[in-house]
Amino acid sequence: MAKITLDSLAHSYLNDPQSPEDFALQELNHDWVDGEAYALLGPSGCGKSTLLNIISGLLIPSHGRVLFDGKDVTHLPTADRNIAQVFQFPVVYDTMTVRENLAFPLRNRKLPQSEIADRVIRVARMIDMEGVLDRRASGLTADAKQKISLGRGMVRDDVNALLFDEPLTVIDPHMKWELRTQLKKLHHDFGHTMIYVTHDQTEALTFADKVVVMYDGRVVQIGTPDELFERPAHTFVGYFIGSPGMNLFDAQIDGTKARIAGTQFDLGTGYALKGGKTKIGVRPEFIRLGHHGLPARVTRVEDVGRHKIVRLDLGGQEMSAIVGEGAAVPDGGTHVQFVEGGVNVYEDDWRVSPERGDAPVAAKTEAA
Ligand SMILES: Nc1ncnc2c1ncn2[C@@H]1O[C@H](COP(=O)(O)OP(=O)(O)OP(=O)(O)O)[C@@H](O)[C@H]1O
Repeated sequence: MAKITLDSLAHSYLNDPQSPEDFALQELNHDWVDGEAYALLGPSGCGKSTLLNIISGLLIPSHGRVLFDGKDVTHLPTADRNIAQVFQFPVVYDTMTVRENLAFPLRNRKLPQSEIADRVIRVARMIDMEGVLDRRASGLTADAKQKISLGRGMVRDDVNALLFDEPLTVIDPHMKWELRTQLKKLHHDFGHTMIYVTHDQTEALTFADKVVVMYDGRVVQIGTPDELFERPAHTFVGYFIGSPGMNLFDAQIDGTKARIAGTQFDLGTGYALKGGKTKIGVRPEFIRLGHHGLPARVTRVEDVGRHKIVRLDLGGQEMSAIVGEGAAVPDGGTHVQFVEGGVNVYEDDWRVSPERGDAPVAAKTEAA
Protein backbone atom coordinates (compact mmCIF):
# COMPACT_ATOMS: atom_id res chain seq x y z
CA MET A 1 0.00 0.00 0.00
CA ALA A 2 1.14 3.53 -0.59
CA LYS A 3 0.74 7.06 0.64
CA ILE A 4 -0.76 9.11 -2.19
CA THR A 5 0.24 12.76 -2.38
CA LEU A 6 -1.65 15.34 -4.41
CA ASP A 7 0.70 18.25 -4.93
CA SER A 8 -0.83 21.53 -6.18
CA LEU A 9 -3.18 19.37 -8.22
CA ALA A 10 -5.80 21.03 -10.44
CA HIS A 11 -7.49 20.12 -13.69
CA SER A 12 -9.18 21.97 -16.50
CA TYR A 13 -10.59 20.21 -19.56
CA LEU A 14 -10.03 23.46 -21.49
CA ASN A 15 -6.78 24.18 -23.32
CA ASP A 16 -6.43 27.69 -22.00
CA PRO A 17 -8.31 28.08 -18.69
CA GLN A 18 -8.75 31.70 -17.63
CA SER A 19 -10.73 31.70 -14.39
CA PRO A 20 -11.50 29.30 -11.50
CA GLU A 21 -14.81 28.36 -13.19
CA ASP A 22 -12.80 26.87 -16.07
CA PHE A 23 -11.44 24.19 -13.72
CA ALA A 24 -13.29 20.89 -13.11
CA LEU A 25 -10.93 20.44 -10.15
CA GLN A 26 -9.71 23.43 -8.13
CA GLU A 27 -6.19 23.35 -6.65
CA LEU A 28 -5.78 20.65 -4.07
CA ASN A 29 -2.90 19.69 -1.76
CA HIS A 30 -3.39 16.54 0.22
CA ASP A 31 -1.81 13.33 1.50
CA TRP A 32 -3.97 10.20 1.39
CA VAL A 33 -2.56 8.33 4.35
CA ASP A 34 -1.21 4.84 3.69
CA GLY A 35 -3.79 2.26 4.73
CA GLU A 36 -6.77 4.57 5.28
CA ALA A 37 -10.21 4.19 3.68
CA TYR A 38 -11.48 7.38 2.03
CA ALA A 39 -14.79 8.16 0.42
CA LEU A 40 -15.05 10.90 -2.20
CA LEU A 41 -18.56 12.26 -1.72
CA GLY A 42 -20.42 14.93 -3.62
CA PRO A 43 -23.24 15.61 -6.08
CA SER A 44 -23.08 14.86 -9.78
CA GLY A 45 -20.58 17.04 -11.64
CA CYS A 46 -18.57 18.13 -8.57
CA GLY A 47 -15.34 16.57 -9.86
CA LYS A 48 -15.15 13.17 -8.13
CA SER A 49 -14.45 11.14 -11.27
CA THR A 50 -11.97 13.73 -12.49
CA LEU A 51 -9.98 13.35 -9.26
CA LEU A 52 -10.23 9.55 -9.24
CA ASN A 53 -9.18 9.32 -12.89
CA ILE A 54 -6.13 11.46 -12.15
CA ILE A 55 -5.13 9.15 -9.30
CA SER A 56 -5.66 6.05 -11.45
CA GLY A 57 -3.80 7.46 -14.44
CA LEU A 58 -6.75 7.58 -16.84
CA LEU A 59 -6.35 11.36 -16.93
CA ILE A 60 -3.21 13.49 -16.84
CA PRO A 61 -3.84 16.61 -14.75
CA SER A 62 -3.38 19.98 -16.40
CA HIS A 63 -1.62 21.25 -13.24
CA GLY A 64 0.32 19.69 -10.36
CA ARG A 65 1.60 16.23 -9.53
CA VAL A 66 0.52 12.87 -8.10
CA LEU A 67 3.05 10.94 -5.99
CA PHE A 68 2.86 7.34 -4.73
CA ASP A 69 5.14 6.99 -1.70
CA GLY A 70 7.06 10.05 -2.86
CA LYS A 71 7.53 8.82 -6.46
CA ASP A 72 6.10 11.07 -9.17
CA VAL A 73 3.55 9.01 -11.15
CA THR A 74 1.73 11.93 -12.82
CA HIS A 75 2.59 10.73 -16.32
CA LEU A 76 2.64 6.97 -15.67
CA PRO A 77 -0.07 4.97 -17.43
CA THR A 78 -2.62 3.11 -15.27
CA ALA A 79 -1.01 -0.27 -15.96
CA ASP A 80 2.24 0.89 -14.36
CA ARG A 81 0.66 2.27 -11.18
CA ASN A 82 -0.06 -1.08 -9.54
CA ILE A 83 -3.60 -0.24 -8.50
CA ALA A 84 -6.84 -2.21 -8.54
CA GLN A 85 -10.01 -0.55 -9.83
CA VAL A 86 -13.69 -1.41 -9.62
CA PHE A 87 -16.07 0.56 -11.80
CA GLN A 88 -19.80 1.27 -11.76
CA PHE A 89 -20.52 -1.56 -14.21
CA PRO A 90 -19.05 -5.08 -14.17
CA VAL A 91 -15.86 -5.84 -16.03
CA VAL A 92 -15.60 -9.65 -16.21
CA TYR A 93 -14.47 -12.24 -18.72
CA ASP A 94 -17.70 -13.92 -19.83
CA THR A 95 -16.03 -17.05 -21.18
CA MET A 96 -14.21 -17.74 -17.90
CA THR A 97 -15.67 -19.31 -14.78
CA VAL A 98 -16.12 -17.30 -11.59
CA ARG A 99 -13.02 -19.00 -10.17
CA GLU A 100 -10.91 -18.15 -13.24
CA ASN A 101 -12.11 -14.55 -13.15
CA LEU A 102 -11.15 -14.17 -9.49
CA ALA A 103 -7.80 -15.89 -10.04
CA PHE A 104 -6.93 -13.80 -13.11
CA PRO A 105 -5.06 -10.92 -11.39
CA LEU A 106 -3.07 -13.46 -9.32
CA ARG A 107 -2.18 -15.65 -12.34
CA ASN A 108 -0.94 -12.50 -14.05
CA ARG A 109 1.40 -11.93 -11.08
CA LYS A 110 2.49 -15.59 -11.32
CA LEU A 111 1.61 -16.45 -7.72
CA PRO A 112 1.97 -20.12 -6.66
CA GLN A 113 -1.12 -22.28 -7.38
CA SER A 114 -1.82 -23.03 -3.72
CA GLU A 115 -1.79 -19.35 -2.78
CA ILE A 116 -4.08 -18.51 -5.70
CA ALA A 117 -6.53 -21.21 -4.61
CA ASP A 118 -6.52 -19.94 -1.00
CA ARG A 119 -7.12 -16.35 -1.90
CA VAL A 120 -9.83 -17.13 -4.42
CA ILE A 121 -11.75 -19.10 -1.79
CA ARG A 122 -11.39 -16.31 0.75
CA VAL A 123 -12.66 -13.65 -1.63
CA ALA A 124 -15.45 -15.92 -2.92
CA ARG A 125 -16.64 -16.40 0.64
CA MET A 126 -16.63 -12.67 1.17
CA ILE A 127 -18.78 -11.97 -1.88
CA ASP A 128 -20.94 -15.01 -1.16
CA MET A 129 -20.09 -16.84 -4.39
CA GLU A 130 -18.38 -19.94 -3.07
CA GLY A 131 -21.21 -22.12 -4.41
CA VAL A 132 -20.90 -20.89 -8.01
CA LEU A 133 -17.12 -20.85 -8.45
CA ASP A 134 -17.28 -23.23 -11.41
CA ARG A 135 -20.14 -21.46 -13.22
CA ARG A 136 -19.32 -19.55 -16.38
CA ALA A 137 -19.67 -15.78 -15.87
CA SER A 138 -21.74 -15.33 -19.05
CA GLY A 139 -24.89 -16.82 -17.47
CA LEU A 140 -24.82 -14.64 -14.35
CA THR A 141 -26.90 -11.54 -13.52
CA ALA A 142 -25.37 -8.04 -13.63
CA ASP A 143 -25.48 -8.02 -9.85
CA ALA A 144 -23.45 -11.25 -9.59
CA LYS A 145 -21.00 -10.04 -12.25
CA GLN A 146 -20.40 -6.87 -10.26
CA LYS A 147 -19.65 -8.96 -7.20
CA ILE A 148 -16.99 -10.74 -9.26
CA SER A 149 -15.53 -7.34 -10.23
CA LEU A 150 -15.39 -6.38 -6.56
CA GLY A 151 -13.78 -9.70 -5.68
CA ARG A 152 -11.22 -9.33 -8.46
CA GLY A 153 -10.41 -5.84 -7.22
CA MET A 154 -9.79 -7.13 -3.73
CA VAL A 155 -8.01 -10.42 -4.41
CA ARG A 156 -4.50 -8.94 -4.52
CA ASP A 157 -2.82 -7.62 -1.40
CA ASP A 158 0.19 -5.98 -3.08
CA VAL A 159 -1.54 -3.06 -4.80
CA ASN A 160 -0.70 0.59 -4.06
CA ALA A 161 -4.38 1.43 -3.72
CA LEU A 162 -7.86 0.13 -4.37
CA LEU A 163 -10.09 2.56 -6.26
CA PHE A 164 -13.84 2.14 -6.39
CA ASP A 165 -16.04 4.28 -8.66
CA GLU A 166 -19.68 3.98 -7.47
CA PRO A 167 -19.27 0.17 -7.41
CA LEU A 168 -22.61 -0.66 -5.79
CA THR A 169 -24.89 1.07 -8.31
CA VAL A 170 -26.09 -2.19 -9.89
CA ILE A 171 -26.17 -4.20 -6.64
CA ASP A 172 -29.55 -4.83 -5.00
CA PRO A 173 -30.19 -2.89 -1.74
CA HIS A 174 -29.81 -5.81 0.67
CA MET A 175 -26.55 -6.95 -0.88
CA LYS A 176 -25.31 -3.34 -0.90
CA TRP A 177 -25.39 -3.23 2.86
CA GLU A 178 -23.71 -6.64 3.05
CA LEU A 179 -20.91 -5.72 0.64
CA ARG A 180 -20.28 -2.39 2.30
CA THR A 181 -19.85 -4.15 5.61
CA GLN A 182 -17.54 -6.70 3.97
CA LEU A 183 -15.46 -3.96 2.36
CA LYS A 184 -15.08 -2.30 5.73
CA LYS A 185 -14.02 -5.61 7.27
CA LEU A 186 -11.58 -6.25 4.46
CA HIS A 187 -10.07 -2.85 5.01
CA HIS A 188 -9.80 -3.53 8.71
CA ASP A 189 -8.12 -6.93 8.11
CA PHE A 190 -5.78 -6.00 5.26
CA GLY A 191 -5.22 -2.26 5.65
CA HIS A 192 -5.46 -1.36 1.95
CA THR A 193 -5.43 2.31 0.97
CA MET A 194 -8.95 2.60 -0.44
CA ILE A 195 -10.63 5.43 -2.30
CA TYR A 196 -14.33 5.03 -2.85
CA VAL A 197 -16.33 7.43 -5.02
CA THR A 198 -20.01 7.85 -4.29
CA HIS A 199 -22.80 10.42 -4.24
CA ASP A 200 -24.58 8.45 -1.49
CA GLN A 201 -23.87 9.78 1.99
CA THR A 202 -24.86 6.51 3.72
CA GLU A 203 -22.33 4.62 1.63
CA ALA A 204 -19.63 7.18 2.33
CA LEU A 205 -20.27 7.48 6.06
CA THR A 206 -20.46 3.74 6.73
CA PHE A 207 -17.47 2.79 4.61
CA ALA A 208 -14.84 5.44 5.19
CA ASP A 209 -12.43 6.47 7.95
CA LYS A 210 -12.32 9.88 6.29
CA VAL A 211 -14.85 11.42 3.94
CA VAL A 212 -13.68 13.92 1.33
CA VAL A 213 -16.63 16.17 0.51
CA MET A 214 -16.50 17.83 -2.91
CA TYR A 215 -18.61 20.68 -4.17
CA ASP A 216 -18.29 22.54 -7.43
CA GLY A 217 -14.79 21.28 -8.23
CA ARG A 218 -13.48 21.90 -4.74
CA VAL A 219 -12.71 19.75 -1.73
CA VAL A 220 -14.66 21.58 0.97
CA GLN A 221 -13.88 19.28 3.89
CA ILE A 222 -11.95 16.12 4.72
CA GLY A 223 -13.08 14.65 8.00
CA THR A 224 -14.37 11.72 9.98
CA PRO A 225 -18.12 11.10 9.80
CA ASP A 226 -18.43 12.67 13.29
CA GLU A 227 -16.52 15.80 12.26
CA LEU A 228 -18.72 16.23 9.19
CA PHE A 229 -21.80 15.85 11.33
CA GLU A 230 -20.85 18.07 14.25
CA ARG A 231 -18.54 20.64 12.61
CA PRO A 232 -19.36 21.03 8.91
CA ALA A 233 -16.62 23.28 7.51
CA HIS A 234 -18.89 24.69 4.79
CA THR A 235 -22.64 25.26 4.63
CA PHE A 236 -22.75 22.77 1.73
CA VAL A 237 -21.44 19.98 3.99
CA GLY A 238 -24.09 20.84 6.57
CA TYR A 239 -26.82 20.77 3.99
CA PHE A 240 -25.60 17.72 2.02
CA ILE A 241 -24.92 15.43 4.98
CA GLY A 242 -27.75 14.51 7.29
CA SER A 243 -31.40 13.77 6.73
CA PRO A 244 -32.78 16.36 6.88
CA GLY A 245 -29.61 18.44 6.47
CA MET A 246 -28.44 21.20 8.77
CA ASN A 247 -30.73 24.20 9.37
CA LEU A 248 -29.10 27.39 8.16
CA PHE A 249 -30.43 30.70 9.44
CA ASP A 250 -29.53 34.19 8.29
CA ALA A 251 -28.24 35.80 11.47
CA GLN A 252 -26.66 39.00 12.73
CA ILE A 253 -23.79 38.42 15.11
CA ASP A 254 -22.49 41.05 17.48
CA GLY A 255 -19.84 39.96 19.97
CA THR A 256 -21.22 36.94 21.78
CA LYS A 257 -24.83 37.63 20.76
CA ALA A 258 -26.69 36.38 17.70
CA ARG A 259 -30.01 37.59 16.35
CA ILE A 260 -32.25 35.37 14.23
CA ALA A 261 -35.58 36.72 12.97
CA GLY A 262 -35.55 39.55 15.50
CA THR A 263 -34.83 37.41 18.56
CA GLN A 264 -31.49 37.63 20.28
CA PHE A 265 -29.70 34.78 22.01
CA ASP A 266 -26.33 34.18 23.62
CA LEU A 267 -23.66 32.23 21.72
CA GLY A 268 -21.49 31.92 24.84
CA THR A 269 -18.35 32.97 22.92
CA GLY A 270 -17.18 35.51 20.36
CA TYR A 271 -16.16 34.86 16.74
CA ALA A 272 -13.45 36.62 14.72
CA LEU A 273 -15.68 37.82 11.88
CA LYS A 274 -14.58 39.98 8.96
CA GLY A 275 -17.87 41.60 7.96
CA GLY A 276 -19.14 38.94 5.51
CA LYS A 277 -22.61 37.39 5.35
CA THR A 278 -23.22 35.42 8.54
CA LYS A 279 -25.36 32.35 9.11
CA ILE A 280 -26.01 30.08 12.05
CA GLY A 281 -26.11 26.33 11.35
CA VAL A 282 -27.85 23.91 13.71
CA ARG A 283 -28.54 20.27 12.95
CA PRO A 284 -32.17 19.10 13.45
CA GLU A 285 -30.81 16.63 16.04
CA PHE A 286 -29.55 19.54 18.18
CA ILE A 287 -32.83 21.43 18.50
CA ARG A 288 -35.15 21.13 21.50
CA LEU A 289 -38.78 22.22 21.61
CA GLY A 290 -40.18 23.65 24.84
CA HIS A 291 -41.30 26.72 26.75
CA HIS A 292 -38.08 28.72 26.49
CA GLY A 293 -35.91 30.03 23.71
CA LEU A 294 -36.76 31.42 20.27
CA PRO A 295 -40.47 31.61 19.42
CA ALA A 296 -41.40 29.28 16.53
CA ARG A 297 -44.47 27.69 14.99
CA VAL A 298 -44.92 24.01 14.16
CA THR A 299 -46.09 23.67 10.55
CA ARG A 300 -45.93 19.88 10.03
CA VAL A 301 -44.90 16.68 11.78
CA GLU A 302 -43.56 13.68 9.85
CA ASP A 303 -43.38 10.33 11.58
CA VAL A 304 -40.48 8.46 10.01
CA GLY A 305 -40.35 5.42 12.26
CA ARG A 306 -37.66 5.70 14.90
CA HIS A 307 -38.15 9.46 15.28
CA LYS A 308 -40.29 12.37 14.15
CA ILE A 309 -39.24 15.27 11.96
CA VAL A 310 -40.91 18.49 13.08
CA ARG A 311 -41.05 21.27 10.49
CA LEU A 312 -41.17 24.76 11.99
CA ASP A 313 -41.32 28.39 11.01
CA LEU A 314 -38.84 30.59 12.84
CA GLY A 315 -39.79 34.18 12.07
CA GLY A 316 -40.22 33.38 8.36
CA GLN A 317 -37.25 30.98 8.11
CA GLU A 318 -38.02 27.27 7.72
CA MET A 319 -36.38 24.80 10.05
CA SER A 320 -36.52 21.13 11.00
CA ALA A 321 -36.11 19.44 14.36
CA ILE A 322 -35.75 15.74 15.08
CA VAL A 323 -37.49 14.53 18.21
CA GLY A 324 -37.89 11.07 19.72
CA GLU A 325 -40.71 8.82 18.56
CA GLY A 326 -42.63 9.25 21.81
CA ALA A 327 -42.05 13.01 22.24
CA ALA A 328 -45.14 15.23 22.49
CA VAL A 329 -45.12 17.93 19.81
CA PRO A 330 -47.11 21.12 20.52
CA ASP A 331 -49.68 22.19 17.97
CA GLY A 332 -48.83 25.65 16.59
CA GLY A 333 -46.79 27.97 18.83
CA THR A 334 -43.69 26.69 20.65
CA HIS A 335 -40.13 27.73 21.47
CA VAL A 336 -36.83 26.23 20.30
CA GLN A 337 -33.48 25.97 22.02
CA PHE A 338 -30.15 24.84 20.58
CA VAL A 339 -28.14 22.12 22.33
CA GLU A 340 -24.85 23.31 23.79
CA GLY A 341 -22.02 22.81 21.31
CA GLY A 342 -24.52 22.19 18.48
CA VAL A 343 -24.34 25.71 17.01
CA ASN A 344 -21.98 26.51 14.12
CA VAL A 345 -21.30 30.01 12.81
CA TYR A 346 -20.63 30.60 9.09
CA GLU A 347 -19.29 33.64 7.31
CA ASP A 348 -19.66 33.66 3.53
CA ASP A 349 -20.47 29.92 3.81
CA TRP A 350 -17.24 28.92 5.61
CA ARG A 351 -17.28 27.91 9.27
CA VAL A 352 -15.68 30.27 11.77
CA SER A 353 -14.23 28.64 14.90
CA PRO A 354 -15.43 30.01 18.24
CA GLU A 355 -12.80 32.12 20.04
CA ARG A 356 -13.24 29.99 23.15
CA GLY A 357 -12.71 26.74 21.20
CA ASP A 358 -15.28 24.11 20.26
CA ALA A 359 -17.51 22.90 23.06
CA PRO A 360 -18.40 19.21 22.87
CA VAL A 361 -21.93 18.60 21.66
CA ALA A 362 -24.10 17.82 24.69
CA ALA A 363 -26.38 15.08 23.31
CA LYS A 364 -28.05 14.03 20.11
CA THR A 365 -31.80 13.65 19.70
CA GLU A 366 -33.92 13.95 22.80
CA ALA A 367 -35.20 10.55 23.84
CA ALA A 368 -33.12 8.92 21.08
N1 LIG B 1 -14.05 14.77 -20.72
C1 LIG B 1 -14.56 15.91 -20.28
N2 LIG B 1 -14.49 17.03 -21.03
C2 LIG B 1 -14.98 18.20 -20.59
N3 LIG B 1 -15.58 18.38 -19.40
C3 LIG B 1 -15.69 17.30 -18.61
C4 LIG B 1 -15.18 16.01 -19.01
N4 LIG B 1 -15.43 15.15 -18.00
C5 LIG B 1 -16.05 15.85 -17.03
N5 LIG B 1 -16.20 17.14 -17.38
C6 LIG B 1 -16.80 18.21 -16.57
O1 LIG B 1 -16.04 18.32 -15.37
C7 LIG B 1 -16.88 18.55 -14.26
C8 LIG B 1 -16.65 17.45 -13.22
O2 LIG B 1 -17.10 16.21 -13.76
P1 LIG B 1 -16.88 14.81 -13.03
O3 LIG B 1 -17.34 13.74 -13.97
O4 LIG B 1 -15.49 14.73 -12.52
O5 LIG B 1 -17.90 14.94 -11.82
P2 LIG B 1 -18.50 13.79 -10.89
O6 LIG B 1 -18.60 14.39 -9.54
O7 LIG B 1 -17.71 12.55 -11.03
O8 LIG B 1 -19.94 13.59 -11.51
P3 LIG B 1 -20.77 12.23 -11.72
O9 LIG B 1 -21.10 11.73 -10.35
O10 LIG B 1 -21.96 12.67 -12.49
O11 LIG B 1 -19.87 11.30 -12.49
C9 LIG B 1 -18.31 18.60 -14.80
O12 LIG B 1 -18.66 19.94 -14.99
C10 LIG B 1 -18.22 17.86 -16.11
O13 LIG B 1 -19.18 18.34 -17.03
